[in-house]
Amino acid sequence: MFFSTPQGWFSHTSMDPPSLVVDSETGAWDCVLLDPLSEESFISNLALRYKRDHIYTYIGNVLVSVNPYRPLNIYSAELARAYRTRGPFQLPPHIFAVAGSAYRWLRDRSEDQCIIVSGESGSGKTHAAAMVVYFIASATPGAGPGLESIRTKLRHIGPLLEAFGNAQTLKNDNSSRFGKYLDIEFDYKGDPLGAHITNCRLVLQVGANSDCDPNIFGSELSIDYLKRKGDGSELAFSRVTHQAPGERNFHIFYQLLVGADIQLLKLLKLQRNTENYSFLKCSLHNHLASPFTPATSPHLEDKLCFQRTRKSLESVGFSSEEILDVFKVVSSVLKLGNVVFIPSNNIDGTEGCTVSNDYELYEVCDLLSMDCTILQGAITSRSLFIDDPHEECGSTLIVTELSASEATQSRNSLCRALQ
Ligand SMILES: Nc1ncnc2c1ncn2[C@@H]1O[C@H](COP(=O)(O)OP(=O)(O)OP(=O)(O)O)[C@@H](O)[C@H]1O
Repeated sequence: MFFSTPQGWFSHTSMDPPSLVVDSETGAWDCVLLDPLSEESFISNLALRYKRDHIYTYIGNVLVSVNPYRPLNIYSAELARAYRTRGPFQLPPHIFAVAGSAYRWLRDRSEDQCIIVSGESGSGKTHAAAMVVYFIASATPGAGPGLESIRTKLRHIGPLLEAFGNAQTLKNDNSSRFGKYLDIEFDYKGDPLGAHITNCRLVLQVGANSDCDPNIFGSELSIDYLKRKGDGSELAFSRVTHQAPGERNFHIFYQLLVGADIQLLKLLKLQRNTENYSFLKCSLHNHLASPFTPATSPHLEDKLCFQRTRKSLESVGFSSEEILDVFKVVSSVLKLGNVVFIPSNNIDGTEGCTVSNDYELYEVCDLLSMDCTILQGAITSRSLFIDDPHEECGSTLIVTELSASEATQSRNSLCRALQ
């Protein structure tokens, strides 16, 4: 995985690095110093360092990171503060050095900074981005209740986006299924004012910059990015209704079923058993590579994550009513997935369908506070306005009944749009 900032690094200063961190270093910190610099020497330097748990190595002003797939004791607020004040080559290569370098350019020269994280699925991009946010939340100097509240929100956006946008795939048990663009704004003193996350569907804004246009990055860009995220697994959009064998739907569905208390489940008209929902083919959370999650049973893990998601929703500013509304939408998607269509014949000989378990539909309408005939009509028929040449103004509405398989597709599209 590679990181880079546009400007390169700060020069050395006379301050000595903390001996504790540097003494155990091995290999070349910066691969450009290798002689000869070849693919072979580059890889063996990474391997040499990796064996000693030095997962970060520079190559010029790019940071290379190798995923250790286990927790390393190399991230702390104290270390983040050390990297904030030192130049990148004074301390061993680290993601905090990239964040620190970008931060100093931003604060000292008032120039916008961008950190690009790239790598294949499971290489640690989400983790790296989380560490950059952790750096900003831990190492920026200002104090005060307003700033603390923004820092708290920053710490919670990761878990929240993971719950709604990540899923277990064959490569990564916490794979991000949406491209994200995280924009953090700072004041002239270098303290965070707020953050702005844009992805395909979810625009989440925290902090004081609520007058920013939430769509500045445009959904088309993200959609295009998503379409190109070809790693063999299902596209994010279709995952809600179909998952590849061995993969899961988005975490929030399992978290809600397993983690909600009886009262909430009742309110959401849900049953705890994940097997009851046709959109949740694979319910087990197999531990492929999750160093930060303790070895718990899959159910316990989803349960713990649900508490974390709920807390994150509260922390970023959702009211209890809004949180309930979010869960109602999640529940509606699950329940819509269970709606079954039976083929029927229309009077004109065309194929139509009826809903066999309309109680599910009634409950969905109850959750979404909508009229059931409207929902039923929307998923079992197609309405088209066509211009009527004989009418002076306006057009004629043509309603066509959908077949059972068309209605299923229509239901799935609705679920994808809701999620
Ligand atoms: N530096 C690290 N230290 C410890 N574990 C890590 C580190 N980087 C990544 N991991 C772990 O490896 C797994 C995969 O990482 P992550 O989800 O960040 O990959 P990704 O590149 O974002 O994948 P995707 O593109 O599928 O979303 C996660 O369980 C994560 O916790």
